[in-house]
Amino acid sequence: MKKSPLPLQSIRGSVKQVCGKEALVKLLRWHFGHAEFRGRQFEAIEAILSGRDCFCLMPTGGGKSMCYQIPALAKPGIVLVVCPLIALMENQVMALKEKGIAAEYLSSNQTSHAKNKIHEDLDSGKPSLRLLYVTPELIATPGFMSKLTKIYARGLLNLIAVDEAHCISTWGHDFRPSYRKLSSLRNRLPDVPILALTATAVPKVQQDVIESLCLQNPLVLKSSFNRPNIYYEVRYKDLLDDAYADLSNLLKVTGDVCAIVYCLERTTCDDLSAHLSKTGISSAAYHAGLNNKVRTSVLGDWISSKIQVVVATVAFGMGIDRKDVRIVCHFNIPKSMEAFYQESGRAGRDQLPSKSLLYYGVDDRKRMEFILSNSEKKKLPSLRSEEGLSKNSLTDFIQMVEFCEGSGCRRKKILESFGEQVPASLCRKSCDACKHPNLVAKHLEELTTICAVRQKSSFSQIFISSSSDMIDGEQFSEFWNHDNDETRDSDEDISDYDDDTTKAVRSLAGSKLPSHLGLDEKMEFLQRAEERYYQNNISDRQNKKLEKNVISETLRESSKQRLQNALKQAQQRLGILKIEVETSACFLEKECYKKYGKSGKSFYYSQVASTVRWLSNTSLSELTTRLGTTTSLTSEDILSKAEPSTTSLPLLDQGPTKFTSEELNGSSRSEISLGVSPLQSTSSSTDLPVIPSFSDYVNNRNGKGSLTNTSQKQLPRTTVQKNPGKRMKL
Ligand SMILES: Nc1ncnc2c1ncn2[C@@H]1O[C@H](COP(=O)(O)OP(=O)(O)OP(=O)(O)O)[C@@H](O)[C@H]1O
Ligand SMILES: [Mg+2]
Repeated sequence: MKKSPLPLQSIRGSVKQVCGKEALVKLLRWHFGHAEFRGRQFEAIEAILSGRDCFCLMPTGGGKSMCYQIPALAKPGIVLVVCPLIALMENQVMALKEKGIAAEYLSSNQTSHAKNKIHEDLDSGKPSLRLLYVTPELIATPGFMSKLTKIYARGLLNLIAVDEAHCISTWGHDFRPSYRKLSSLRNRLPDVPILALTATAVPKVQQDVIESLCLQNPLVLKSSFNRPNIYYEVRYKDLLDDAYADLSNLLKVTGDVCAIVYCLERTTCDDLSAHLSKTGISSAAYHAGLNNKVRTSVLGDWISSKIQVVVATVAFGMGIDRKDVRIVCHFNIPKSMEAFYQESGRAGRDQLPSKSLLYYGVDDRKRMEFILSNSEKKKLPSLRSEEGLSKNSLTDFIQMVEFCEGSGCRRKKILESFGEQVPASLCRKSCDACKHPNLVAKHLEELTTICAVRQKSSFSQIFISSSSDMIDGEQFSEFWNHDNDETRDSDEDISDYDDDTTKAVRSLAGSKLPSHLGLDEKMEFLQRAEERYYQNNISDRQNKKLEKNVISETLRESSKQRLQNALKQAQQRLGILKIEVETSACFLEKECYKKYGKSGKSFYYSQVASTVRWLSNTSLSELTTRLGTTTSLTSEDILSKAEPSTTSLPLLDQGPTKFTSEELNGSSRSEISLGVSPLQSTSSSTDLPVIPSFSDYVNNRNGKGSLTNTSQKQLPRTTVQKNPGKRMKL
């Protein structure tokens, strides 16, 4: 709806600033049609209008944009908005223009005519623009900075809003080096209030953002990350006959709803979109492999409801604002919880019930691990020198895997990953794990069985899925962090550039798989391709083959981190006051490494996973006994918290402890050896614990199974032969 500029002018007058809640609410109602400010919007707006810096952490869809759009209307002059994505700028500018608000953006994909018009307006003594959206790359250019300085000198720069501000932090999930250059804004343009906005920032990132932008005495506004109107669900690809069909059925059943489907690779976007279209669902692909014109038209068609579903890579990302997205589906596992939260947060921005659905596949997980470990290796030297200061993407990914592979409340896991402690009751059965715990447990058990079967077969030896499309490195380019964007001249921000890792992935296959090949032929082809890759790239093939299986320091670090998290949760669950989390995690990790280090990565990985599961279910006495001297539990802790059977400090320094399986889950009496104290861990003849298998764990939690050493059990061969992968429809 087009609005006449008159009411704005009459409210604003010619030079005056609008202040007072009533007048600001009038602006909100007139221009945006919202009755009241939501959450902490008004506090932010008030602070900004008084000239104060502000850090605003609101959930996805919380209404952060309003915090700078209202000030832009309340005061003469210009609000500069820094945005990481062109699609996001286009989207917002289009929406503002429709409301009759003078907004523009500057980017490389505009015509020179359009750019000149904007520059003319900026150069005029009385610019008509209220909001100017730019990329951080543009701000870094001397030409634009001198223009800004001039506008500032004329007293016309009211506010600098840094949207998606977590991109400034190396700890953030979408770090962009060009964002770091924004730190010069405070020096170059003192006195202009800065507003930092984000939906995804753990405490470390929050602090980093505040410091990097040199915010002075900012008003810090934080809201809960919880999105109560989103139902979270995970479906397991390995248990489905056909994930494409499953998704199209779901979309059909839910009616003509608006949806986004995120995929890792461009060709999956194209394929899946074609499949959905074939089944009568209006859909289109969106990724950086398409030209600007196509992308803009897809975005436009989707926003205006001409198409129902966009099947996209993460190029269709932050800040995309269509209120009535009812389903956000991740067809491949995202790289981190933050990315997942951002993307799934596109759902239900109108606060109405919506769904986040993630299709989890073991092959997808392996592929992502491969990609992330390579991206770790190729981190820019400038970042590497900060090692320990920058975040580890594998550690982040493990959280995401636990979200999928764990049986606990999904919502709680999301919130805890952002440092928010909440009871599971908060979920109100609005995730599959809370609503259908038995079903989820059953699926996880089946998944474990399938994984065990696969591990024994050669399928698990290569990370490649049978998809012919995943080999092309370009497929992944939207996925990478923008670590290299400093090297680019353009302010183009749809990431579409290659790097060493994608090259390696591409050369892994040598060429695309012919589509006519059957599964066996594809596997053979891929195996040959893998060999070729190693032959071509590695001089000492023997050594390097071993290297593939080597457990890197990075992996060990991530495992420690994972165990630390699990220990913290156990600590909370058991109500223990003191536990040396770090030392204990190191101890447990060492156990896993000692036992499985020589057998290779996947054994080691599964041992870590088992230990994590054990921690989430273990009793206080088991925990203290196993950790021995690594815990610093006081005897009071033990006496006050332990079960009746554990009335004294358990077996510290008494050599390898023997636990019966009954102690682990209260059933069979077959004796298994458990835990050593770290003092004994140097002994080479250490008996290490047998950790319950996934199915034991699940049964144990449900109180129905007994712990037999199923991790050692052979699965019936017939299952393997008949159906190595997909077993059932969910
Ligand atoms: N006070 C309000 N009352 C009702 N709706 C509002 C209000 N403020 C904003 N909205 C609407 O909420 C939706 C989300 O707003 P916005 O795009 O600003 O969210 P955001 O916090 O920036 O989310 P993201 O982190 O995903 O970018 C928009 O459709 C917007 O119109
Ligand atoms: Mg936003």
